[in-house]
Amino acid sequence: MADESWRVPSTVQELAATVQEPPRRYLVPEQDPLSDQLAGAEMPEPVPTIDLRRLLATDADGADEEASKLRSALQSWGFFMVTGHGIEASLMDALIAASREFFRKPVEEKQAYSNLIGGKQWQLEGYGNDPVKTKDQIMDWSDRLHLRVEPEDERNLDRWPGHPASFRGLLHEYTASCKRVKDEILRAMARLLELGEDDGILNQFGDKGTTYARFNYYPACPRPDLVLGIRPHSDVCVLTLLLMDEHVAGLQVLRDGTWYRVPPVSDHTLLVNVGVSLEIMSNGVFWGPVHRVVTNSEKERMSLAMFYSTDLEKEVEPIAELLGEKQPARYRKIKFRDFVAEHYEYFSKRERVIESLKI
Ligand SMILES: O=C(O)CCC(=O)C(=O)O
Ligand SMILES: [Fe+2]
Repeated sequence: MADESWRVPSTVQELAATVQEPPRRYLVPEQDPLSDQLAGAEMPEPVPTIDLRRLLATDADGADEEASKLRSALQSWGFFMVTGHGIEASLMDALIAASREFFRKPVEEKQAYSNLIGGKQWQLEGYGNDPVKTKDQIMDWSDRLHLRVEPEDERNLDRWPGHPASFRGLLHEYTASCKRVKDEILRAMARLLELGEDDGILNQFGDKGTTYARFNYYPACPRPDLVLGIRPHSDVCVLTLLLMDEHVAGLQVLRDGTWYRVPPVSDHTLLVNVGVSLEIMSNGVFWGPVHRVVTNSEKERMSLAMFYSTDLEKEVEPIAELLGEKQPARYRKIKFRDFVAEHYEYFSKRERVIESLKI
C-alpha cells in the first residue's frame, strides 16, 4: 500500500523538540513573492486604539471622537486595538495560563482531543493542524486547539480539555465576556455604515451564529527566515477578537504590498480585525486584512482568536440597505457553509477565496 503518512503530520511541538532543520514541507516556497521579506517593516504609525468605554459613552463628544477613530482605523488598516473593554484582566490571564498548560502537556495526552477522527479524517474542531490535502502542501509552524464555543448548546465538550480542571469554566466565562464586546463593536460599525438599526450587522448572523475559539501555539523555530507560523490569509468570519501574546511578537499585516509588524501589546488590549464575511456584508466598505504570523528562534508564542461567524446555512451577502443604483453589489452571495469549505481549498493553495466572489 502507498505510504499515506504525509496526511497525518506530527505536531509542530514534537518537531521543534526533535529536529535541527524544519522539514522541507514547512519551508516557504521560493516562488512566493513575499518570502524575501519575512522580517516585515515597522508600522508607519501606532496601531489605532479605540477605547470601548468612550465609544459607548453617553457624552456625545467623546463617543463621536472614538467613532471617527474607528472609521479611520477601518479605512486605513482593517484592524484596531481595543482598550476599556471591561473583560476582567484576571480572567484573561487565567485562561492564557490554562491553555499554555494544556499545550505543554505530553502529546499523547493532547491527542485525546485530536481533530483527526479515527486518527485520519480531518475536522475543524479539536487539537492539531490544518487539513493536509496534497503531499506537497506547505505547512505552518503552529499547533492549535480549535473549539466551537457558541451556540452554547452545540458545544462538543469532549473536545474541551479536562486538564487543567479550570480550563472549561474559564473558556465559558471568556466566551460570555467577548460576546458583549463583539456585539458592542458590531453595533458601532453598523452606525458607521448608517444602517437603519444598530443591530443591522448582528441581524445578518442568522439563527445560529457560530463562534470558534482558536488557541494558536507557535513553538520556537530554528529557521524563522524560512518558515511561517501561519501563512498569509484573511479570516473567513465576520469579526475576530484576538488576544495576543503579551511578550512575543509575530503577527504581521499586509498593506499596499508591504508587510508590517504588529507590536505585542500589554494591559490586556484586544486586537479586532474585520473578516471577509463582513467585507461582503459591508459591500467592500470594510475589508478583511491579509495577515500572517512569523516565527522566531528563541521563544514560543501563543494567541487566542475568537472568530464570530454566521449560521452555516445563512447566505453571506451585501446588506440590502447598502445597495442602490449607484452602489451595485460588489460580491456574489454564498452560503457560509460553502464559503468555509472553499476558504480551506484556497487557503491550502495560498490564495484568497474572496477574490472569486468579486463581481
Ligand atoms: O497569532 C496571531 O497573532 C494571529 C492568529 C491568526 O491570524 C488566526 O488564528 O487566524
Ligand atoms: Fe487570522
